[in-house]
Amino acid sequence: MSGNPLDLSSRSGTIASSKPIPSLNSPTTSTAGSSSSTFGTPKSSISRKKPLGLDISKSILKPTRAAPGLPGSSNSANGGGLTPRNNGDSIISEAEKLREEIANLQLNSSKSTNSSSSASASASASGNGGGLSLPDSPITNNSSHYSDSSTSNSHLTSSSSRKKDKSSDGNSSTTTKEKKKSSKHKDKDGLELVKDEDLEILSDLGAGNGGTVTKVWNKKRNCVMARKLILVDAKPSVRKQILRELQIMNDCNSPYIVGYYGCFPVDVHVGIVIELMDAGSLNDIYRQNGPVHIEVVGKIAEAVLHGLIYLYDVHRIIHRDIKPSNILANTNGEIKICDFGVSGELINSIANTFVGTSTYMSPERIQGAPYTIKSDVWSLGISLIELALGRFPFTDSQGNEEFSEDDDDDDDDGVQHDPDATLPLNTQKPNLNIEKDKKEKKEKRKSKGVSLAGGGHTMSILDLLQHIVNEPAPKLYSKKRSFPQNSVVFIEDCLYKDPNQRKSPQDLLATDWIANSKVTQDDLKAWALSTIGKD
Ligand SMILES: Nc1ncnc2c1ncn2[C@@H]1O[C@H](COP(=O)(O)OP(=O)(O)OP(=O)(O)O)[C@@H](O)[C@H]1O
Repeated sequence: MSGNPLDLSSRSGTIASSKPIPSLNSPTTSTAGSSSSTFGTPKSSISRKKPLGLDISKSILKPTRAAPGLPGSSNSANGGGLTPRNNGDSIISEAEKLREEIANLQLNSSKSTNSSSSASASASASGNGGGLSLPDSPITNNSSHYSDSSTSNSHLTSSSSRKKDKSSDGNSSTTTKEKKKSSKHKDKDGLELVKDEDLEILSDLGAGNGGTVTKVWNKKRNCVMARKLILVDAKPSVRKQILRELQIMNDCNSPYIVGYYGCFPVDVHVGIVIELMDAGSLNDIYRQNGPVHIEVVGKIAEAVLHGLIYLYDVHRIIHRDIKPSNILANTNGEIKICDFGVSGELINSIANTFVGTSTYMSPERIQGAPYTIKSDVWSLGISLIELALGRFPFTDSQGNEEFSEDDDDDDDDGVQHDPDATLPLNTQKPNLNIEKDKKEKKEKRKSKGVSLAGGGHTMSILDLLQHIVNEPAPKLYSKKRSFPQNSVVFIEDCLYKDPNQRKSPQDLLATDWIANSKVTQDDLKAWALSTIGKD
């Protein structure tokens, strides 16, 4: 993501005149500690509302549409060779280059692929995939890539076929070379790399602002995986960045990062094959099951912090898009992050800045200050509150009751009861007037502006950004629930508005809440299973 995301002058904005960040020295919120040893999620306690984000998503290109200037844009998932047109030659050649380079990148991958549940277990923090050519290196210097790419990727361009012909003239030295190549194109377990044609589509997993995710069956390996299709813009600068980011994904190997198994061009999209996280994203989990148990939230924090530290220490990258939909869980009890860096360029960068992402942005990022890993810490803090409360934490700046958490509590058990205290709760009849009141309240909210979050809060994007910059940071607080003091302090440490005061990931890992957690892997497994109804 580049530039000051709040340079709104050409769009709508007055934010550039935001006040400077006030320094925040708020005292620790005092709440009574309480935790239980079971983490099964209560069923159906909050409303199923549309994912977070702002309705400007409507203006964003979806992957079913052709990218401007990209040729051969049939909407079929797998087909579509390149069909050059007479106009826009330079863009066409960029698109062609992108296809070839992605195919090249895929063929050079050496990442091991396991089944979704075991992939992460075998991962070690050391394993950078070797043998990758730099994305910017000239393809013609390595013609060997073309021979296999053209046979293994039916959708490759005609130019790659031409190059293939050049490199496989059928003499004996070529045969020896081919043998060498074919072993190079296997992963370290001797398994062939994942190709598009190995995959059979099973079901949809979800869609984000820049792409769709599908559950796929890998016919060769007999295991399930996830395939993400992202529409790409083939401008030269973006193309380079995309390839750089794909390469970083390829190089990542950490139990806290969703495994990456390959990429290939698919029509006008980039197809990325990743580890299937069978419990889904934390966004889906809390929206379907209600607030996440605070001690599980602590383990989520720990996993994300490890992931951030890995990305920074090993790859020198900052995630930039930490939010519940980018944190995934599996029924092995593992929590992993995805969409690092890639979100910056693979998806339309301006649109992405203002959809979803913006709501997790740190005050300094909103103001255009340099982005550091501490900005990810802020986004983590906001995400953790959201998981623990079961709703996005920002409310009306005045703490107006209409926006307060208790509004959401209406939905907590899904049924409104007659307030006749003489009757036991389970015999009380639903009060239809309350239902009517609720409906009216929602209508009233709708008329106030853009809905930002699951709680039905309404704030325009500019209001929200102003709020983040100018108002005190949210806290882990609920009128209905109490949270352990060490979790409240942890969140405060993530949400100092001054990044210098905010704790680093390493310091946060050493805090009491994380370091002394009693939650085991088995607890996390049980929790993850309960979220998909398998407890
Ligand atoms: N590896 C995966 N395993 C299982 N489900 C996944 C996986 N990756 C993504 N999903 C599902 O697909 C949905 C869409 O993911 P995607 O990364 O495209 O967008 P997002 O993160 O939800 O939103 P945004 O575009 O704002 O980042 C996720 O919310 C999640 O439910």
